[in-house]
Amino acid sequence: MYPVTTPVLPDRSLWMYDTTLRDGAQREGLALSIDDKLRIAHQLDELGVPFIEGGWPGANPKDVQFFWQLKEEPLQQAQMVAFCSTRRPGRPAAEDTMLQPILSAGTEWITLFGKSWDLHVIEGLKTSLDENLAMIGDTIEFLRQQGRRVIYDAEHWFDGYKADPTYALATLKTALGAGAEWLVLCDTNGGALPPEVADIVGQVRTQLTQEAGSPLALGIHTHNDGAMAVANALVAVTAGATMVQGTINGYGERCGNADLCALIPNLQLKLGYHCIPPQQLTKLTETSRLISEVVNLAPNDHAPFVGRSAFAHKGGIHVSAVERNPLTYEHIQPELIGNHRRIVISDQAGLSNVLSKARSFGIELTKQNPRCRDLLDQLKALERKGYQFEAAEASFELLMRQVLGQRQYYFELQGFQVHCDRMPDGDDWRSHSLATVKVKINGQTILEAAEGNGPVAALDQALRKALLNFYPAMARFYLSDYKVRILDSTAGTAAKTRVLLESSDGHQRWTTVGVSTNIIEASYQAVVEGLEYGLMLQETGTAQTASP
Ligand SMILES: CC(=O)SCCNC(=O)CCNC(=O)[C@H](O)C(C)(C)COP(=O)(O)OP(=O)(O)OC[C@H]1O[C@@H](n2cnc3c(N)ncnc32)[C@H](O)[C@@H]1OP(=O)(O)O
Ligand SMILES: CC(=O)C(=O)O
Repeated sequence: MYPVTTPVLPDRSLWMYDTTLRDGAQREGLALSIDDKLRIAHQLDELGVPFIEGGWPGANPKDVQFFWQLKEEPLQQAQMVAFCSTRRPGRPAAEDTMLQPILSAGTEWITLFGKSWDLHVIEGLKTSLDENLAMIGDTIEFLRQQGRRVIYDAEHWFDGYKADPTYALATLKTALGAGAEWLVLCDTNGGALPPEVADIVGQVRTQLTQEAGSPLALGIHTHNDGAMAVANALVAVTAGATMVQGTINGYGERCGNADLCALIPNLQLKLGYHCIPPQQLTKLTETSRLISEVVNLAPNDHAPFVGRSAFAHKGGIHVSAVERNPLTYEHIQPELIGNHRRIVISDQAGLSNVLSKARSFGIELTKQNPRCRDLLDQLKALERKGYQFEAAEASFELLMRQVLGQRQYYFELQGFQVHCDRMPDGDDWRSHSLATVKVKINGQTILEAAEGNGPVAALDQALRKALLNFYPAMARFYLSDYKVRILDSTAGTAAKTRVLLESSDGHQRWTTVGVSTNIIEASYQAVVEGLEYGLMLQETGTAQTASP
């Protein structure tokens, strides 16, 4: 059904170059330990990225040690690359203390960045334009003499070329003449636009190829300050670049780098380039999520291709069409990159969403069944009151079973009381809660009480105590997350509260919702449905709504 498959055309091979461990680590809020770096390097290696930039040995002790430790656990296929700058002005490369640790890192490939923009040479480096050319040439020659292969990153290439094309080209010619094997054009400030990137890459290719008399190995490295990093990298490729530098999830200095999780599928699935082995492409989503976990940043649910919502359909019109042919609202088949389709339930839903969800709960329904329309009407009425079922699918499954007459009630609550105290405790205050519940189970009435450091914890404990003898499996249930949202904050203390509660049995998680002007009542609804759903899970094995 999807027109795009995975064409593998060897003559359209690109060299993907990941700099998550170097430029990615320059993102504010991201800090990597050596173990984190090793884990990420091995994941990228498994993904099939041929070049991985590991860091700048010498800039900090961690990067020195990372390269040492990597020797103990080498990569399977990728080349690990060390990164550094050209020598400092006015001293020979062999005497530059920054270059020794680069050699000690022991990589075959070294990426060297140098200045292309006269403004940077004069104001940043505070040296002459000629000395900058000498710094580029000498450093590359020195590294070549040490038997290393060099990728030359032309920092601020596009700004430099626009300011003084002759000088900018002279820096590239110097790098090429000194033995650099790749010339990577960098949009360091991230402000370039696709038409100019395409134009300039094309000009460089034509001019330097004529000069060199042989095809050029050009690369592209883009930043996202103008939200153009991926687009700029794509047009550079169509203009002749064959190395593409970027990072997983677009991590990087300021607004980030070109996101490989978007670039790779665009290049491979849409434009027919070969970036990584096609079978590895299915690891892309897993790689994105694993790396966001390692770096301890919440994954971007709305990230193109790999985000949780990238193939989530909420509008009823969309779901109806996608169920007939996914091509109607999906630009690629999600499984190609290891993601999957999701159907979201909310007041934007139509019967198609309900039928799809029912199927995922193991319930076969048709649009002709009048209870479907009842269910949809109830869903919309409850959402109007503030319930949010897209984030509480366990509650939706219970509602569906209730409307269909299939809901099992494991207990009947006959009432609860919660008592909260705030008492002096030395120089401080101590809060304390006590809950009592009365429930009817199998004809027996049970009264139980429990204490907690808050009213919801006390209520939850009291309910569990009452139910445990009848349902021992409950001992494994616990609350794994509790979120409260005030729905109409302008109503002050009379505002409605929505509680979303995540429960777990240690293997699976499920989410329930409660809404009330009383936060304890809202929490109670979510707690009861959480327990009830957990009991249903124990009986039926698994339910689709619960996620591992
Ligand atoms: C575009 C990029 O992302 S490039 C990578 C940027 N990444 C980083 O900066 C992270 C790692 N950096 C560091 O740990 C430190 O900045 C170091 C170790 C490199 C240098 O630290 P310091 O010696 O204390 O210098 P400081 O950071 O203050 O200034 C940078 C120096 O590098 C010089 N420099 C900048 N670019 C280049 C270059 N391409 N070639 C040579 N020298 C350069 C600057 O002129 C400045 O020199 P100065 O100290 O003589 O004034
Ligand atoms: C080299 C690099 O990171 C840049 O120019 O952005």
